[in-house]
Amino acid sequence: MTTGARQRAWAALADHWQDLQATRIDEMFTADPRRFQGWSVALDDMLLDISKTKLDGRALDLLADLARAAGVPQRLEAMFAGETVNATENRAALHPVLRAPDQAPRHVDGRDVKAAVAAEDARVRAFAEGVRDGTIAGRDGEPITDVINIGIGGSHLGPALAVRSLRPYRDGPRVHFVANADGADVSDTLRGRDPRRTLIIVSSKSFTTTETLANARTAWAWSARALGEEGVAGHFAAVTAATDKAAAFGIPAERVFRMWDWVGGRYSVWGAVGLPAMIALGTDAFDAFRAGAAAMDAHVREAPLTRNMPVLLALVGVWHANVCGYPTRAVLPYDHRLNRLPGYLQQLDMESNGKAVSADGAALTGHSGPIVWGEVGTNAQHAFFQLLHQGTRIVPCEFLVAADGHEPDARDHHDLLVANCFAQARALMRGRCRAETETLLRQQGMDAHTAARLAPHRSFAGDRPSTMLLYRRLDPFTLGRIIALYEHRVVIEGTIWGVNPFDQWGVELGKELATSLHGRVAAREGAPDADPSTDGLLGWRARLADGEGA
Ligand SMILES: O=P(O)(O)OC[C@H]1O[C@](O)(CO)[C@@H](O)[C@@H]1O
Repeated sequence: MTTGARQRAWAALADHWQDLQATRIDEMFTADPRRFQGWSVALDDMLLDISKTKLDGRALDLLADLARAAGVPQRLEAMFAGETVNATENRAALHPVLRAPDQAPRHVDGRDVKAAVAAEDARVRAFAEGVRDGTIAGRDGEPITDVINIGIGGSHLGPALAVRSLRPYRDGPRVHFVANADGADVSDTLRGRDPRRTLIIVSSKSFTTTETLANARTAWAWSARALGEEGVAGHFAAVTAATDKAAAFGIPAERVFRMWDWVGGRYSVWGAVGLPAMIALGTDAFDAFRAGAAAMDAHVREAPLTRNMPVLLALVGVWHANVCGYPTRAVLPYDHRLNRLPGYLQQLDMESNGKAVSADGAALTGHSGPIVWGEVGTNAQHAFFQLLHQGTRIVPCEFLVAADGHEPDARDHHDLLVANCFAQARALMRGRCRAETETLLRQQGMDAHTAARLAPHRSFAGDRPSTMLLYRRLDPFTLGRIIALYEHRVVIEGTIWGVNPFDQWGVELGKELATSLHGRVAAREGAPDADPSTDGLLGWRARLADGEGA
């Protein structure tokens, strides 16, 4: 379809929204008692329910037209085929190859990378297993009890999410994560650890990221104080695409594991970046994690657009962001061990689709990625749900919940958790009108005047959309499916918005300016050549840091 066809699809969606807006979601259930069945899609023991959104058949058809017009199926196939889908960096985006179950050839620029990937994976596995079984030990032969991953962004969030989410499956060393430039992060993590039993993994695709290198140098010095300079290298490993830089840092070649140029940082947990998770969980669990993602890969390629989980989640996202005009979306895992998921998705989603120009450089005429935020339930209920239920802005909510937990003695807890999750989605949709509230308050014994006065405060407009992802249990396979579901959702949305979801040029300017200011900050100098605010702040900072009054 042409640009004209896309514009017509957007216009038809906008018109349709005008017609649909006044219809309440709960009325759509009254009109169609089988709405739940029609508007939910299952993949084995995982169910995505989008029935509590305002999508109807026409809206879905138009959105599917839009996806086709944007070339979503072709774009996904191009990605899976190893084509250069990341044009601004002249790269493929072939993260699915890291979890592909078969030995089928996978090509990047005409080269079959499958064998190289398998060989590197074998190195990573051998290292992880060696650390776990003690054959790879500390300099004095002490087993490794603690692993510290030093990395940031995609070199941190994925393995941290996996290790945290799969806590019941951890049977290896403890794993810690250091990311922040703030020395508090590395100091707090190193304090109390035994350098003789600690392995430090420096994870950085570029091996130039300033935070990671600063933390790595601090950890190196900490290690050297206990082990001597000659003992440190045996306690370090690296994960990087810049193997020469890791070697120059001092990490022995046999402990440097390769990231691929054609896998973006935020899509990279499936390969060597997952090393800390592999050490914590073991290779079987890590294989199950990858198999879950591979199952989602097969589903996204095979299922028809309107029965396809990542496509549906993407279409709901586009509907809410562009057609309904909701600027944010909340991710609400009712699964305590998914408490890092909102942060993980912030990078995956906002670094991918927070763009103002299309893949070919033209200014976008509509909005691209929404603001993604969230927190685990039920904690979130006691923090920001007030706004979700009664605020002036509508925030589409994405709930996630397991049918069952891992705690045999906590069945009641899990029932309570599920009840809260389903109830919140229901309350958002249903609301409680003023008349109903007043009646209720009167029934509770309140006088008529007070009931009328309080009813506006205590009623709920409702008609607020949400989706629900329900899965049997948060095991490695399911976590893999969840992450791949969101990866594909982000790529599909990016394709519909016309942006390149694989680059991240928007982080560069801040990095450059930080580098140029660093010297001034350290020297307690001002920057009269910068803007007056920055110059003024540098002056204040210098005086305060030196203990002077302002
Ligand atoms: O793995 P690296 O090269 O250290 O980069 C870390 C992160 O920094 C970014 O480049 C953004 O600043 C992310 O895309 C990336 O995941």
